[in-house]
Amino acid sequence: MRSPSLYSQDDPITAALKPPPSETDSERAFRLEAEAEAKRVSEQIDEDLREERERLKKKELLLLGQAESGKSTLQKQFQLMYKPNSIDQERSSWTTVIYFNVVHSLKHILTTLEAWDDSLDDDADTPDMNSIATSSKMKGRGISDQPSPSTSLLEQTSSLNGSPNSLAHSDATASTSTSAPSSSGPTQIASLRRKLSPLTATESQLADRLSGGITVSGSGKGGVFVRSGWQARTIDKIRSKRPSTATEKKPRESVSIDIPPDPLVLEIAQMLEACEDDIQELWSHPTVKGMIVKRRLKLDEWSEFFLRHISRVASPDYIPTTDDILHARIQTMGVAEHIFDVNIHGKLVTWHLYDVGGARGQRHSWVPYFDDANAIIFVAPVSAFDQYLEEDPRVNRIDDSLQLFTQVCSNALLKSVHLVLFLNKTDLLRSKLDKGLRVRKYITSFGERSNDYETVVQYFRAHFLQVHRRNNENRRVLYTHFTSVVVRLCFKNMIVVFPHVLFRTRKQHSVLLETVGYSSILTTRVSDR
Ligand SMILES: Nc1nc2c(ncn2[C@@H]2O[C@H](COP(=O)(O)OP(=O)(O)OP(=O)(O)O)[C@@H](O)[C@H]2O)c(=O)[nH]1
Ligand SMILES: [Mg+2]
Repeated sequence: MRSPSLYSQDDPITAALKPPPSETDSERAFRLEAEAEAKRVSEQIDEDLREERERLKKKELLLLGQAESGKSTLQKQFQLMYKPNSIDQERSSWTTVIYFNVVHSLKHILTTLEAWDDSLDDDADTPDMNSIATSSKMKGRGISDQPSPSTSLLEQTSSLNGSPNSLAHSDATASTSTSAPSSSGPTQIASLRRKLSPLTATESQLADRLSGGITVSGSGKGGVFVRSGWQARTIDKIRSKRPSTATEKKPRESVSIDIPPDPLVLEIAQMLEACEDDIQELWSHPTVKGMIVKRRLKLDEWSEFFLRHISRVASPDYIPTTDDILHARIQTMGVAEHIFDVNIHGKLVTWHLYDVGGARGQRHSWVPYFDDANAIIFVAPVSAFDQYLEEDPRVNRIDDSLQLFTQVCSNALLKSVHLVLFLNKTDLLRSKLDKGLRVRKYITSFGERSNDYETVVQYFRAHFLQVHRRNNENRRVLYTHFTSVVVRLCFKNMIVVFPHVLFRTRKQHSVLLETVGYSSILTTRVSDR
C-alpha cells in the first residue's frame, strides 16, 4: 500500500482550493480579488487581536520627583482630562484639605511673628528658630541618599537657613516696599492671635481627619500625609456617622456633594466665617508684609493662594473650585495608583498612573514599580532655587532634583522606559525673578549671567540635559517641557497629546509634536547624539 505523502495531491483541501482547469480569465481575476480580500480581512483580524492584547497589557506611567514638585497636581490634571466627573465626586472632600492649608498657614504666620516678638524692628531679639521651624529632620535611606552627582551645579551659599538676621537685607526687597508698622503693631497682632486661637487650635484635629490618625515622623512642614483613596475614605467616614437612607444604596462612584459635611468641617467653616475680618487684618498687616519681604516669614505658594482668596474660602457656602483643588496641598504617602482609560486613535488604552510621595523617607517605596514601568514623567520645580529640603535643610532643592534625576536616568531597571522631564512651577519662577530674587545668591555657579527668566530656565534645563547625557548608554530620547501644572487652560494643550507622546516611536513622536503646535508651552525634544 502506498504511504500517504506529506504533500499528497489527494489532500481534499488542496484539491478544493485548486482553480478549476477550465477557469476563464475573468473567473481567475474574480478569484484573485476574492483571495486578496480574504487575506486583508484576515490581517485586519490579526491586527485587532494584537491591539486588543496590547490594550489588555496595562500601561504604567510613573510620576517621579521630590516632595512639592507638583506630581499630585499633575495627576489632578490627568483626572480632569480623563475622569472629569470624579473631581466633582470628591470636590467636597477637598474642603477639609483647604481648611487645613488655611489653618496651618495662619498658625505658621502667628508662630513666626511670636518668635520675632510680633515686631519688625531690626533690633528685635534674634528668635528661637526651633519655634519657627516646622521642618523635619527626616534622614530616610531612600534612593536619593547617594553622593551628589558630579554634574551638580550648586556650590551652596552660606546663607541657607541661617540666622534670620543674615537674611534681613535680602535682595528680594528690591521691588517691594512696605509701610512701617505702627508702634501698636505688636498689640494688634497679640489681639489677633487671641481671636484666632480657637481656629488655629483645630489644626491637629484636621490633620487627624485627613491622615486617619497616622503620623509619619519628620513629615515636613505640611505635617500630613494621605494614602491612596483618602477622598473616598473621608466620605465613607462621614456617611458612617449618619443614619442610613435611600441614598446609601448609591454606588461609591456616584457619591457627590449631597453628602452632609463632616461636623468638624462644619464647625471650622463657622469659625472661618466669624474670623474672616481678623484673617484679612492679619494677612494685610504691615508687620506680616514686612516679614515676608525680609524673608523672615516664608510662606508656601498654597498659603498665599488661599489667604489671597480668604473671603471666598471663608464664605458659609464655600465649595472648592477646580482651581482651588489644583492649589490645595497634601503630601502623598507611599504610592497612589490612578487608573484612566485613554483613547488613542479610537482605541481605548488603560493607563495605570502611579503618583509617589517625593520626600526622602518615601522614596524607597518607588522601587517595586520600576520593573513594569512604560514611561516616567519626572517633575522638577525650577522655582525652588532659593529653597532647601525639609528633610535636610543643607540641601538646595534644585540640587536634590538633579541628584534624583541622575538616579532615575542611571537606574538599570528604567533603561528602556520613556522619559519626559517637566521643569515645573515656571509661574513661580517668573514671579520670584520679577520680585528681584537673584539666582546667583543661592547658586553661585550661575555667576554673572543675566537674571532674566529665559536665561534662568535654559540654565537649569542645560544641567538636567547634562545629567541625562552622562547617563544615557541606551541613547534614549528625553522630552522636556516648561510647565506650570496649576494652570488649566494652557496645560490642556499638552496633556491631550500625552498618550501619543509616551507610546509612539521616536519618528512618529517628532511628527506629532510638529503638527500639534505647542503655543503656550515650550517643548523640546532632545535626542542624544
Ligand atoms: N504656582 C504653582 N504651584 C504649583 C505648581 N505645581 C504644583 N504647585 C503647588 O505646589 C504644591 C505641591 O504640589 P503637589 O502636587 O502636592 O506636590 P507633590 O510632588 O505631589 O508632593 P509630594 O506628594 O509630597 O511628593 C501644591 O499646593 C500645588 O498646588 C505650579 O506649576 N505652579
Ligand atoms: Mg503628592
